[in-house]
Amino acid sequence: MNGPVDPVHTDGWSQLGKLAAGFQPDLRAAFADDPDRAQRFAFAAADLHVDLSKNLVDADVLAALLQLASDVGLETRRDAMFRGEHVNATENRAVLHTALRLPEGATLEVDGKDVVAEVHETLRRIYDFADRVRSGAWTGVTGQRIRTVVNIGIGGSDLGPVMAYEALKPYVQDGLECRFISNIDPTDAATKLAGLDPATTLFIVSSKTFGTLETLTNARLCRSWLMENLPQSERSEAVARHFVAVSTALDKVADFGIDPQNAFGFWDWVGGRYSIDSAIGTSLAVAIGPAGFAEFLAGLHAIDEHFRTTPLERNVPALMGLLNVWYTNFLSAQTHAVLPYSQLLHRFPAYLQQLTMESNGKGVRWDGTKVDTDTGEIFWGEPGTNGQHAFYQLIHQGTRLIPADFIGFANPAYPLKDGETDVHELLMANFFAQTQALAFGREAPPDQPYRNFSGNRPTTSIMAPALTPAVLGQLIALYEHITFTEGAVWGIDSFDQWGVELGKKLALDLVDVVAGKDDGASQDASTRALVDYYREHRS
Ligand SMILES: O=P(O)(O)OC[C@H]1O[C@](O)(CO)[C@@H](O)[C@@H]1O
Repeated sequence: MNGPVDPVHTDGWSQLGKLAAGFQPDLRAAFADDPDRAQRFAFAAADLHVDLSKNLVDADVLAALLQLASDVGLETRRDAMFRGEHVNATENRAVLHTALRLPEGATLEVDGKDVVAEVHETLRRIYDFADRVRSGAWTGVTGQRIRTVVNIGIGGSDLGPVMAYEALKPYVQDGLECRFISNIDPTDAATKLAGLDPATTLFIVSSKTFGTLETLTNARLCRSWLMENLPQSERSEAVARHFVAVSTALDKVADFGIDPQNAFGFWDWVGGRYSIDSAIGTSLAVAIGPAGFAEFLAGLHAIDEHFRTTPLERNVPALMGLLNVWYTNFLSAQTHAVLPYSQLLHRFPAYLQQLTMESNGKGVRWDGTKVDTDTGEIFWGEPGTNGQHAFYQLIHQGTRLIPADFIGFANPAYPLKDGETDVHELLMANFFAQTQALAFGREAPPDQPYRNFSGNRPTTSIMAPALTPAVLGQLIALYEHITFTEGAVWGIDSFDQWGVELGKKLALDLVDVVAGKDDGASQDASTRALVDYYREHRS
C-alpha cells in the first residue's frame, strides 16, 4: 500500500485554507439567496434522511472538500478496505467489519479464504443459541429457563451491545433482560448482580483478546457469585450451563473453563469498536431475536452499499466526514455534539466516543510520520431535550463553534398523549426549534446583548421513519464511515489503538505498590504520594 498523502500539501487543502480566511458564514442570507438550499443539501441514504443545509458550507467549500477527498485518495482507500486489503497498517490486518453484514451467498476472499461463508456459519450458531435461550430450550442447572443475560466485556465488547440493547428495548422479548458489566470498579459487578437469581442467569464473556484485565476479573467475580449462590449439588455443571464466551482467542476461552462448544468466534479483521455486528452482538441477538438481528445487519449493509457506490457529491458519510474536517481543521471547532431526540439512544454518544476517538485520536500517520494538523474530533452529547436544559446554553451563546448532529424519528416507540397532545410531537418541535435557533439566531435590542443569538451555528439533521433494528444499523454504519472518511483525509490508521497500551502496563506495574508489597521507590514522587494517601486512608 502506498504511504498516506499529507493532506496539508494538497490543492484541496490550500483552497479550503483560502476559503476559511475571512469566512463570514451567513445562513440567513444563504437560504434567502438560494430558495433550493434545503433541497440541494438534503440527501437520502437507505432509510436515513440527512439535511446538511444548516451547515456552514457553500458551493465553493463543498467543491474544495471534494477536491481534498480526491487528492488524498479517499475512494481508493475505501475500495481497498472493502476488498480486504491490509489497511490497518500498524497491525498488518484487513479491516472487514463490512464483511460481517454481507448477505448470505455473497463471496469475499481475504488472505485466501471466503470470509462470508465463515461469517454466516457463525451467525447460524448464534441464531440457534439465541433461539434456544428465547424458547426456554436452553436451561440453567436447575432446569429453569434463562431470564437474565449478563454481558461481561469492556470497550467495544460492551459499548456496542449495551447501546444497541437500550436503543432496541421495544424489540426485546418479554421476560428477558440483559445487563452489562464492564468497569473494574467492583461496584459495577455488585450492583448488576444484585437481585439476580443464579438459576436463571446466563453470562456471556465477551472479549476479542480474552486477555483484558477488567473482563477476566469480572468474569471470575461472576463465576464465584454463581458458585456461591447455587446449591452445592448443582455446581459441577454450573459453568457449562451458565457461561458462554465470545472471542477470537478460543484457546484462552477453554483455559477459563468455558467449553469451546459454548463459544462464538470472530476474526482479527474485526476491530473491537467495529464489532457489535459480530458475535460480540450475541446478547443483542438473544434479546431481539435472530430476525431482528438479521434486520439490524441488513441496515448496516445498506449504508455500506451507499458508501461504497454513491458518488462523493451525494455520499452522505463522505460528505459528513469532509464537513467535520472543514470544521476541525479550518474553522477551529474543538468538539462535536451528538444530540439524539430519542431517549432510547441515550448511550449512542458514549458509543460514538469510542468509535470516533479511539479510531482517529492519533498523532502519527499510518506510515509513522507525524501529522501536521489536528486530528480526532471530541464527541459528546446527551439526548434532547435533557441537553437543552443543561449545556445548550453554551452551544447557542458560547464562544466556541460546536457542530452538532441532531437525530430524530417521525414515529415514537411509545406513542403517549398528554390529553389531546401527542408528546412525541412536543419532542420533535423542540428538535426543529433548536436547529432553527442555532442556524438563524435572533437579534436582541442593543441594550440587552445577553439576549442575542448570533445564529450561524452549524447542525446536521438526521431523520428516519422510526428507530427500528435496521435504522439503528444504518446509523452505526453512517458514523463508522464518517470516521473512516476523516481518518483517510488525515492519513491515519483508524483501526489501531496503541494509545491504550501504556496505561494498561503501568497499572499492572502498580498493583504491588498499591497493595503495599512493593515500596514504590522506583515511582515518581507524585504517584508515590498519591499511593501513600490511598494506603493511609484505606480502612
Ligand atoms: O474485547 P477486548 O479484547 O476485551 O478489548 C476490549 C477493548 O479494549 C481496547 O483494546 C482498548 O483498551 C478496545 O479497543 C477494545 O474494544
